[in-house]
Amino acid sequence: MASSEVVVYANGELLAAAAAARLVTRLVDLQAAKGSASLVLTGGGTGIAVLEQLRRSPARDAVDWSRLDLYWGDERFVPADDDERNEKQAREALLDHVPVDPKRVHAMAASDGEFGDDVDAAAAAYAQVLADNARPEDHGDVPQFDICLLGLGGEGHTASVFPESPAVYETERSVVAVRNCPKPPPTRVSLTLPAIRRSHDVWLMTTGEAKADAVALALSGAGEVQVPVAGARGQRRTLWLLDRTAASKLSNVYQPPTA
Ligand SMILES: O=C1O[C@H](COP(=O)(O)O)[C@@H](O)[C@H](O)[C@H]1O
Repeated sequence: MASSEVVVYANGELLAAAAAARLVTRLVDLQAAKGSASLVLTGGGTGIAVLEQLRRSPARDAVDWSRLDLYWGDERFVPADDDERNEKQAREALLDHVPVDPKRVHAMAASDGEFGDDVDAAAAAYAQVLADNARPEDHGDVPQFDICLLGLGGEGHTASVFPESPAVYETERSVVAVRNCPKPPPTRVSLTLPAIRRSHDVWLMTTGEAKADAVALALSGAGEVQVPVAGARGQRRTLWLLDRTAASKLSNVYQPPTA
């Protein structure tokens, strides 16, 4: 498992633009090397800002969107047209504006979808989607995602794995139903930490003073039960992309000049 690298940006807007540029470069390189790529999307303010920056970038056309498998790290279990839904936000920010292959956009079920309000069935169905898309070279029933984008909460959650919650103790399943989340909406579907750790690259992206304690704890060896984001690591690379305020409680990191 890779040790963590940290890059600090002067502000959130720069972070989002730079992460979008980094994504284009990495996806193009992956597609050139092996023909296609896989990307796990995140909800949250920073994750969606990155997708918006990607939409605005002329370089986005360098990506072959038709040869990209898209997954989600977590989803709020609400109706499909609810503004809280991570999929809806990602579609509005980017996916409705680029020629993705609908068969390769693997969204989690909504609460008015085929499983109705049965969040356990929705989670089990997404685990099956992952298993169906795993190739022999993945050596398991979860794809080895090329890049997994994640955000984090001030209390240390990532995806919808919250501190001390049942999800953080999960070691077998790749996807779980999550209930009683401290952050609304309360019912969600989430990849588990073991599924996230199947990723080659994990990019943790966040901004703001409210995230500074969680960032500092995760990077100083906190346990994943108390600080789940500490358990989000990539096989090849774990990259933290932070703005100055989110990085304000870290020592020994390069601080960029004020923009
Ligand atoms: O609810 C969620 O929150 C986190 C962080 O979101 P932020 O707006 O505080 O940056 C996000 O990573 C997760 O995907 C989302 O469902």
